[in-house]
Amino acid sequence: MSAIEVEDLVKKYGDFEAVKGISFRVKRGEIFAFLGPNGAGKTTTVHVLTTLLRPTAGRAIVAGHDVVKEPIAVRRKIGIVFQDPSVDRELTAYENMLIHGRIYGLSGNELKEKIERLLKFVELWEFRDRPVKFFSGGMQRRLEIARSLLHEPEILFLDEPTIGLDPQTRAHIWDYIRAMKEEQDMTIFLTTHYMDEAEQLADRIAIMDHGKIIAEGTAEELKKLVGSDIIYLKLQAREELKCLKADFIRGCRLLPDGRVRLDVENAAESLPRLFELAERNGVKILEVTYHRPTLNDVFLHLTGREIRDEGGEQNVAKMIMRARRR
Ligand SMILES: Nc1ncnc2c1ncn2[C@@H]1O[C@H](COP(=O)(O)OP(=O)(O)OP(=O)(O)O)[C@@H](O)[C@H]1O
Repeated sequence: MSAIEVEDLVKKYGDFEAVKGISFRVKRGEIFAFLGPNGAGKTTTVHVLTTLLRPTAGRAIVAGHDVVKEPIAVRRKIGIVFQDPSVDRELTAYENMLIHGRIYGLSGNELKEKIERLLKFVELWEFRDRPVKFFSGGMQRRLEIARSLLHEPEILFLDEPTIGLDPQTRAHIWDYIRAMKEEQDMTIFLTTHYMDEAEQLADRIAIMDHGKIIAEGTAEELKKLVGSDIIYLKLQAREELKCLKADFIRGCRLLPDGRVRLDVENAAESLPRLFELAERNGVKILEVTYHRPTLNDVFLHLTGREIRDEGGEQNVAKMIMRARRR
């Protein structure tokens, strides 16, 4: 059985359809990412899957339970880390954990041991008695992750887990996410508009745009949609020999700067063949660079737009609002 099964899910806000009939499945034990620009409908989907919003139409089964018919059963089996901080800033890290554990019916030594293990896991144990208002953004996010794990959820939902964090802290959070999957065999559903995050973490990625899933697969499968890798060569050869011809070369263009651009299915596999071909043709390769398609190229290929073009200002506005709330 899948950890999450979604069929024709629709969510409207008034007349506006934020999620337009999406279907997908998340396997047990995998990290599944929703990648898309701001406003694509990622958070709305997470809120439906975590029972915070009722779907307008369609069906969602999370950890074996229907989100509309059995919301309490769903909530028992999931953990959530929201985009906006939800820890109590006046309390210490330990107190936040204690209260959350009690809400889930934990107590005594069992609760104490879990708090210690989880605060150590996110490297906050030594800061346990410090009020959260003195924590950095990254420390707060780590505390939220530790807190979401207290009741040992089967599925963890992370909505933009590293938004607004510096690169080093982001890498740290990625390590925790990988460790949760590997050590605790947890299913993780995350949303992100960072392509590197989806690529680094996710076993499978659904690209979302304007309320629809426009492509789904592993990062490699998605990149294949673009069709080719690109190799740039600087050659020493007569002009007419520069466009090398072979069955693995899908296209060749001479660039204004004198370089040659080749389109190939797989650059890493093509390079040795290219060197042989050049030698046979008396062409000397002076320089090689190659570019594998990125997930941004995939988004561009599918939509004609770049993910990073969109919502930059919205992101800044969101971060300012968040900073004010702190
Ligand atoms: N409560 C609401 N009422 C009306 N429209 C909403 C509401 N919440 C979200 N929307 C709209 O629904 C669309 C999808 O929003 P959603 O927050 O799900 O997108 P997202 O992909 O998660 O982006 P972000 O990362 O910025 O949250 C957007 O156009 C947004 O403006």
